Amino acid sequence: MTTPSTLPAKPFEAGLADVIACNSSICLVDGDNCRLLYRGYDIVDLAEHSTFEEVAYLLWYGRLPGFVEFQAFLDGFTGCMKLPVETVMILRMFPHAATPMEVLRTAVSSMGHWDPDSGNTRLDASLRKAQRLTERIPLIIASHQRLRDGKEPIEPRSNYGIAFNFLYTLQGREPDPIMVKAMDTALILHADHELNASTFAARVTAATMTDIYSAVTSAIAALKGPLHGGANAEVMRMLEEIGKPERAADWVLPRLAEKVKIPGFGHRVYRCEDPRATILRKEVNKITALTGETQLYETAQAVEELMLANSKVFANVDFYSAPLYHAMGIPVELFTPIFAVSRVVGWTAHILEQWKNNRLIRPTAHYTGPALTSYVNIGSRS
Ligand SMILES: CC(=O)SCCNC(=O)CCNC(=O)[C@H](O)C(C)(C)COP(=O)(O)OP(=O)(O)OC[C@H]1O[C@@H](n2cnc3c(N)ncnc32)[C@H](O)[C@@H]1OP(=O)(O)O
Ligand SMILES: O=C([O-])CC(=O)C(=O)O
Repeated sequence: MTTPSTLPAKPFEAGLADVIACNSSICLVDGDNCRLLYRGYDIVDLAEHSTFEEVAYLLWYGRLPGFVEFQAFLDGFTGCMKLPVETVMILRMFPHAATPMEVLRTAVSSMGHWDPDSGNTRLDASLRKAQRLTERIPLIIASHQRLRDGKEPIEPRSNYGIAFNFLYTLQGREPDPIMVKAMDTALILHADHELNASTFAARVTAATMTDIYSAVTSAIAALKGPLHGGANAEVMRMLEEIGKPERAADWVLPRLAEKVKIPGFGHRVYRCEDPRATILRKEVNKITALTGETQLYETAQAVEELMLANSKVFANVDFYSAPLYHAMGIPVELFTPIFAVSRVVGWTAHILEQWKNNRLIRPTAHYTGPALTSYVNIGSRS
């Protein structure tokens, strides 16, 4: 009989770094050249010329739409944004202490019960579910926040996109078009990122041939952690604690010396600045020029200068999304949920791709436990 000690040690990479786990035609993260492509299109071009809805089409269908088909797509997508009444009832039941990310995870999971395509696993039904998830996640976040603040949820406006309606249903007033454009840009930039932790969680879950709501719930749970999507909230807490640029060195340098990870910096794939951070920095600059509140942005710049001078790690997408959302008047607990507003498009594109050519995802572990051991009855144990 083979005992564990005789098993050959297999080489393994902690955190599966550089392990290729699937083929994918959705997104290319070019970590050496600081470039991110969705279906071959550079995010720099998409952020400047496209919209979040068009990017959703691109990721789901693999190509940009023609004018007429895009209008038809929008009619069935953001043209009918609405939360099921059951979801609003559930949102009213959460304790005040439930965080928006926890609420989102539970609400998304529960929404599967009322999906009109529930149980239908055909591709057209899965695409409709992906659209419903995408149009409803922002409404869940905004409605829950309003309920938490003692206000009633408000209906989205038809013929407006997700960026507009997220801000409108959250803040209860028509948002400034410059804010809408900045939010739309942030949503474009967060839409997909190859096999990041939450997308991998979605693909592993989907590969068991469970339903799309279960796979997206897994993804939300993975996104929540501070090493992944939760980092944008940690960045905000750090910037608030630092308070002003002159205090950045006292905060950052001792932590760097102790090898503490600074939120919003470092990346598994990029060896240079995350191209999304480059664009988001410009957006923060624009919005703070509009609001006149520049202290937090200046503090962020001071932190970044210190990191560039004293470490080899660069800002990632979470570093400038935090001051951006703050400048829009959004509470910090919604920063990670906003990531999900966008990333649900990538998650669902990956789930559909997984199902096209599915095989159960089941790697192996290198066993490091005891060798075969005889069971001893409890009375005879020393
Ligand atoms: C949307 C996203 O998920 S983007 C990432 C969001 N997460 C964060 O911003 C949290 C802070 N960052 C981190 O914790 C990490 O950089 C991660 C989790 C993103 C990547 O982790 P890994 O790829 O495992 O990198 P790892 O931890 O091996 O770090 C490599 C080196 O960079 C250093 N480093 C990495 N990130 C940081 C950081 N944020 N601050 C300071 N040093 C860092 C490490 O200390 C290590 O240095 P060493 O080689 O001298 O020991
Ligand atoms: O790719 C990653 O590991 C994390 C990331 O930047 C993302 O999910 O956007």
